[in-house]
Amino acid sequence: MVPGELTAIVGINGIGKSTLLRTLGNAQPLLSGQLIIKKKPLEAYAPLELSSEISMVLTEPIASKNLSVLELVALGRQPYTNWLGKLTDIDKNKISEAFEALELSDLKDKKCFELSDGQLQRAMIARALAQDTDIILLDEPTTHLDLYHKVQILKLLRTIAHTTKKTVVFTTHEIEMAIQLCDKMLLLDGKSNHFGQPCELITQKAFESLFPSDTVVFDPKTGSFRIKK
Ligand SMILES: Nc1ncnc2c1ncn2[C@@H]1O[C@H](COP(=O)(O)OP(=O)(O)OP(=O)(O)O)[C@@H](O)[C@H]1O
Repeated sequence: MVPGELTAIVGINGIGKSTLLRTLGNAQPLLSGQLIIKKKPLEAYAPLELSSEISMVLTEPIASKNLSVLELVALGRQPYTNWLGKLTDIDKNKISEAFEALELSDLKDKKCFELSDGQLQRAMIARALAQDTDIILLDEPTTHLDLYHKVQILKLLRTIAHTTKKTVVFTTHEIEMAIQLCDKMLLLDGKSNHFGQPCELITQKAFESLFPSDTVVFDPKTGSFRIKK
């Protein structure tokens, strides 16, 4: 996973996608092995240092939906503000850049409980963007969204990765969309765990082993799955 790329982690339910993502972001302890972030072991980072390197958008509901969208996005600047939480001009610039990138300006003063699922997801991503970390991790950012809004979120993530040169990694069940929109994919199957560009993975027949072949089969020509009847 490198700067400027959008990477999807996919695999069947329970294979460990969220566990891997949350471990990468230090939201849960390592089960085994070692994690190196920017040539430095994860455990060598102080919490504040890590929060200026990695931002996360998790599936847990936010603590207070009573916050306005502006207040939620401003929380992204917490690692940088002093103990009074006063926002500097740099903080304000980062917040307004995030609002622009996620097309949220019209919703600035709305309360989070007033937002649709898609709007709230965009606000959560804006908070992560305002945090201005080199790495952004998102756990199932398109869950509960309709097809149009799933595509909208994934396209936004792709634009963020490409234009800001951040490393953007997310877990998803939207494999066909990820094939079309991601630069790289990690296919967790508990054995080979293929990683690479979607077209390379198609050539390697990596998608064929993601699901039991008596139920769904992968069509490499269309990059989609077909139900076996
Ligand atoms: N490397 C691992 N070693 C041992 N247990 C693991 C490992 N990775 C995940 N698990 C365990 O497997 C279970 C499912 O993991 P997780 O929720 O990460 O899967 P998932 O792929 O995100 O599933 P879903 O698609 O249903 O959300 C959890 O109880 C987790 O603790």
